Amino acid sequence: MLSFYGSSMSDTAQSVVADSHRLVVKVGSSLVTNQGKGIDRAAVAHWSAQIAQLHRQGKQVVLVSSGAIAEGIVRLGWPRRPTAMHELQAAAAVGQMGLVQAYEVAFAEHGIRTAQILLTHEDLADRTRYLNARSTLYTLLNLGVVPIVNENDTVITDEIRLGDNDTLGALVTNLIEAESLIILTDQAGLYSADPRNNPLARFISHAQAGDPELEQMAGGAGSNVGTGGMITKILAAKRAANSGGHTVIASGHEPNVLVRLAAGECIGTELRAELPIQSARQRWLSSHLRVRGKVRLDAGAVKALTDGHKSLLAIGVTEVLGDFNRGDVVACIDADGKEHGRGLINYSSADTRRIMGEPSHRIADILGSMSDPELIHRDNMVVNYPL
Ligand SMILES: Nc1ncnc2c1ncn2[C@@H]1O[C@H](COP(=O)(O)OP(=O)(O)O)[C@@H](O)[C@H]1O
Ligand SMILES: N[C@@H](CCC(=O)OP(=O)(O)O)C(=O)O
Repeated sequence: MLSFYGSSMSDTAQSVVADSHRLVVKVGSSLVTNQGKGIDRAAVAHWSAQIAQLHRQGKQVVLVSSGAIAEGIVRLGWPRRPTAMHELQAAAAVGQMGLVQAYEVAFAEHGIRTAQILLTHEDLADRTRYLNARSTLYTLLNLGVVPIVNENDTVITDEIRLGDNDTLGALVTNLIEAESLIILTDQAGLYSADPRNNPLARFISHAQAGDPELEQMAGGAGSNVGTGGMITKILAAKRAANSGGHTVIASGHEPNVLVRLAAGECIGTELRAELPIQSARQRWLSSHLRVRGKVRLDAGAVKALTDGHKSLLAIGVTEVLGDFNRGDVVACIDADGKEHGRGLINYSSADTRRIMGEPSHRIADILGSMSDPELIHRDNMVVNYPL
């Protein structure tokens, strides 16, 4: 249920951020670099002062900051954003120096140390690296440090990049089980259409994260500085809700926005988490934005997975797509190619091709031995999660 600005709900409700102890704050490229002109040091100082105030209230904050590429372009004196990946990566490497330096200086004013964390999709997809990233972040937070997170743009390729930091902010929210994700951008929040080209767009003050109506509202990115636009913020809210995280989308130009939100004031668009919360293992599986292969299921197997909460058996598989090994994450698709879930598969693609369509008791005869009766065990699978 959407609530437009000025409704009674926005007048009486208290911001979800008030009850949050652990927060992820994400700031977008346009905001950090003053629409691509170079790091906005006054804005960085303002956010740092607010985060310092939250620290004094006993809250823990992780800052996900974009802006490396935009700042690198300025530092390198390039007239426009390049399109070649290697040039974007070079710009990110140069600009990231400026970003972390600006945050370090700004937080030092308040006696707070910062730490640089550069993550890739692979770091979150690999179970050991995922757990390591989580334990490092917890350690830093307990030490009173503000981790400054960005995607490790210099080592990623097009196929594996997260691409926008809204998604990264949500994944970090899941990783550390933050209660709130605050996405600061150059708009006051979410409108019913892109306010830059639709003057009739209405402001949305409250909605439920994951409400499909929201996805219709997002236009493209507002400038050539930011990448995601609103759709990535809406999907990030849906993803953050997987671990119970509420999302607020608000303007980074709003005076004292973080402190006021933490004091309970409703500012921007609040997207509340009301989805069932996933287990830690399911969240890790959902954070795999890429899969190694796919298995196509017949209608009965799709129903068993989605309605029956059952494991996937070889008998329900009609086709195997791609090459994968035992233990890889594969997607489960239906006859039309729609994905219904994904999980850790117990057999390689070659073995799966040999046993598909067969009952489990035949596996040992066909392969010579049977490691597991299920192709994907229920505990290693996540079904109907946000894509
Ligand atoms: N429904 C919408 N409501 C608000 N902004 C929208 C909407 N659809 C598209 N946008 C655009 O999304 C832009 C913010 O996304 P983006 O430029 O990626 O910023 P950031 O760098 O902060 O992530 C806004 O400037 C706006 O033009
Ligand atoms: N990792 C990239 C950020 C990607 C990006 O542009 O994100 P955003 O501005 O948040 O839409 C950078 O630091 O330039």
